[in-house]
Amino acid sequence: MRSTVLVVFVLAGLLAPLIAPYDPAVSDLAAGLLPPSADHWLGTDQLGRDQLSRLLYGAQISLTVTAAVLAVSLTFGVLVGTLAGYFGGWIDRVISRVIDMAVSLPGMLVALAVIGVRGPGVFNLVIAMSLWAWSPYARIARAKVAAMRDSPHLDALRLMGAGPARVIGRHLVPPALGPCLVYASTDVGAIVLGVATLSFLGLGIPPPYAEWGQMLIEGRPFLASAWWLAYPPGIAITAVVFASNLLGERLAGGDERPSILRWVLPARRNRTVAAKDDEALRVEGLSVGYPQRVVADVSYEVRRGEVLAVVGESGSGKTTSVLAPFGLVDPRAIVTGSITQGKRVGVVFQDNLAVFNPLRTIGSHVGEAVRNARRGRRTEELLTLVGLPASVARRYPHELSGGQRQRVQIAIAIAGEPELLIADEPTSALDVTVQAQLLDLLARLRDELNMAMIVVSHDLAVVARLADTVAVMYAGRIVEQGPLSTVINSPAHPYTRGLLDAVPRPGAVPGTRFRTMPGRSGAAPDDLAGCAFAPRCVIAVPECSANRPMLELIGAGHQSACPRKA
Ligand SMILES: Nc1ncnc2c1ncn2[C@@H]1O[C@H](COP(=O)(O)OP(=O)(O)OP(=O)(O)O)[C@@H](O)[C@H]1O
Repeated sequence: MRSTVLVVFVLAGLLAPLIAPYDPAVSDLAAGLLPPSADHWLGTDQLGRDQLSRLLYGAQISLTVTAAVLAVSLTFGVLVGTLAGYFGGWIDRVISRVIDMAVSLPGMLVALAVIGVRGPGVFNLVIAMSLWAWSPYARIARAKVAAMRDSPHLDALRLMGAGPARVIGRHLVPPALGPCLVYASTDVGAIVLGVATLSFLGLGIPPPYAEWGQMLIEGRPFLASAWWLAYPPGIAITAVVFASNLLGERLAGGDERPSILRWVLPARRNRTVAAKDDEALRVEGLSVGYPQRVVADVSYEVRRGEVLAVVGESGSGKTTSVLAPFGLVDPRAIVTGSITQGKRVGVVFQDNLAVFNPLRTIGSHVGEAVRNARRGRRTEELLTLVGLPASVARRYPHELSGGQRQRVQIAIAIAGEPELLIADEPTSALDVTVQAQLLDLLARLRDELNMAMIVVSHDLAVVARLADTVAVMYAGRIVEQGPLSTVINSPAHPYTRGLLDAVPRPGAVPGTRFRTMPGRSGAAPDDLAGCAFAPRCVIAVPECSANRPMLELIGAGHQSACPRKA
């Protein structure tokens, strides 16, 4: 709907000369102030000019000015913001102060001052509006680039000899452009309204051009006698402003990516098909690269009513493996593989205040999820389902404990009655008792809602409470996979055994020492020709470093990638 209004606006603007029934500037005093009829669908004005034609040409003017303002402010803003974010230090401090000042100045005042000095006219209008509009783009681009500046990925590029121009142009501007384009979709409305307001004040596009703001002011004296003069441009402005705001909100919520991003950002080359029966997700041969691979040839599946635990050390690729099938990874990622999935998926992240908007109550967060889901559940019902009192709805995120916030995240995630719930380290930041309560809650919801669930954790003992099957990851690959009890009781891969020995196990003799694994984690899947775990493995033989062992079936549903059998 929101896109439709904007598409109509753009088409009207582009095609005005072809579809307008009359010349918008030609007067016919004998046909003045005619009401809408078959000849003049929107009537005529006091000079006998066809209102529909004027409205269509008005769209053309608004579109041209808006496109020009967006082009100037986006280019300038992204450039300035990227430079500040990339260079940091005093350059960043100076530019940031200028951006802060520009953001805090009332835009209309800036535009009025510029037009006051330079006089009205299309060119001056574009300059005035661009001076008003550039600063948010600079701020967004600066924040995005500053966050990426010190990433290991960029360090690696610099080490490989990439100069600042290449790093900025190829690796920083495209990701900064994404959120800026989302913001631009909201800005369309603001600019159309700004141009109309300035024209309304007699400072925008001068007559006889049929600009919407100009049409409004011309129609105002006739509001009582000839409503068709002021209403159509008024409705057109309102519709474009609303549609642009709604589209911006939707894009910011991640429902859709602006189509231009599909050219700017690398394509995802995965194949997604709908799941059958109780299969919630099946992933085959998933690889993710930036472009060097961080996840290689990963396959797993999970059915409704079943919990799959993905475990492994930090950096082993767990999160990437479970979120990449849904596009929830860095947009630069190149994702390949075959994915069979259900329609509805909910995600719960590690407890982090950043997941919530600090200025909105818990009730408004859950309420938004309820509205988006359109499945008839109510906020209080969801809060009760996750074991929270309804009064929590009036509280703000910082007023809740970590465990309570995780329950709220779960309530939001299940609002859409997902077929699959992904929980990424849902209890890592919490103490042991709260951890256990949350895992019990997840287990209960899995049964009550018959969901499939994937729980990501670095701690095998934690997920043992809830999982049916386990996939153990090391250096971007699954090294062992199978039913929970088999993997825990008779681990086949030395890495799984190492993970189990590093934590207390029920039934262990008091005084048993935990064993740590020698060496460091953090290898990537293609670093070594052989087994990535070999350098740390106590039972490795030279053969292990020469050839990479494949996952092989060693029991009922039990696979291991170690021929040595730990
Ligand atoms: N945007 C990115 N650019 C480059 N490399 C990335 C990017 N995102 C993730 N990686 C790399 O991918 C690898 C796997 O990361 P991932 O977050 O999936 O691991 P993980 O096992 O979930 O770790 P953790 O438990 O710390 O979250 C890591 O080595 C990480 O550095």
